[in-house]
Amino acid sequence: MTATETRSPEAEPTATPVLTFEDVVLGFSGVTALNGVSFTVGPGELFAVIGPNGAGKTSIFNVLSGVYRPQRGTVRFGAQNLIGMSPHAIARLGIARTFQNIELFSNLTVLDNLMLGRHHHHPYGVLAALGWFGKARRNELANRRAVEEIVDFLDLAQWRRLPVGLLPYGVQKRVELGRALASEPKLLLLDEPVAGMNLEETEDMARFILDIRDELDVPMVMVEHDMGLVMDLADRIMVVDFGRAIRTGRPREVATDPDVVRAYLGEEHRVVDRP
Ligand SMILES: Nc1ncnc2c1ncn2[C@@H]1O[C@H](COP(=O)(O)OP(=O)(O)OP(=O)(O)O)[C@@H](O)[C@H]1O
Repeated sequence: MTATETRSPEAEPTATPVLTFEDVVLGFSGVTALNGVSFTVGPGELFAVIGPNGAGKTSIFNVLSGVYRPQRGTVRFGAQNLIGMSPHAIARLGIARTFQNIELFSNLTVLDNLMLGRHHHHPYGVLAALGWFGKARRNELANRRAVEEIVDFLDLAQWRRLPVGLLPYGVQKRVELGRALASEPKLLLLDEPVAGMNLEETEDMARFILDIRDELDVPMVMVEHDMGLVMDLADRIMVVDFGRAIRTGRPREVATDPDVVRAYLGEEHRVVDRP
């Protein structure tokens, strides 16, 4: 089987994809990080990427967000080809990302960190603001309202005026998710959203991820090592191994696939009957 095939094409979404990642090859002087990887993400879909360490998951995110430029392949977001675009330009198209390691300003409050996530919605610079005070002020108020909605949505009210650095780890991860949401993304990339979390924090995060999909209807690509979470949340899963997509399908199809069990999950994870 080649990397571009899946064995259950019926599992592909039928609606026009939001994102099409096609035959992407990415190498670094002798190391092939991605070797012809293809997948699509449909509207409102939660698409998970799993695989062992070094399989190529972060490389997929770095290609999607413009950090790496692949040697071959296409990446289309709607009608736009993302290859060759800067990370900033891609963010402006509406692709937002959370990081494995929290990337927030720890001395700033929750509200201020969320406001920074709105910076694409500040069309007025300092000089323009002097001349266009009315418009700039209305814009500022609209941004504050949007941020307060995110505070409510993610249950952050009790921490809103505290510096992020003082908050428990799980809450900081939630603020980071909020910062990404503040940009009103059309596609959200979640890089290990529950890494390092305890069970309660993981359950909270799982609920918020589902709310984002079901209430905000934002499609997501999620890289995550927590297999239980992936099996519970994802609409479809792609398994990567040594830079190749070895299987793409619905959670149960993937979990019971002999190649996946052999290559990645191991006998002890064979399935996955959760109440
Ligand atoms: N900037 C780089 N320079 C050289 N090699 C790289 C670079 N980025 C990734 N690689 C290599 O590409 C391969 C895929 O790495 P990648 O980080 O995408 O894997 P991963 O699946 O995200 O792993 P992990 O689960 O450990 O985060 C690895 O062999 C890695 O060493």
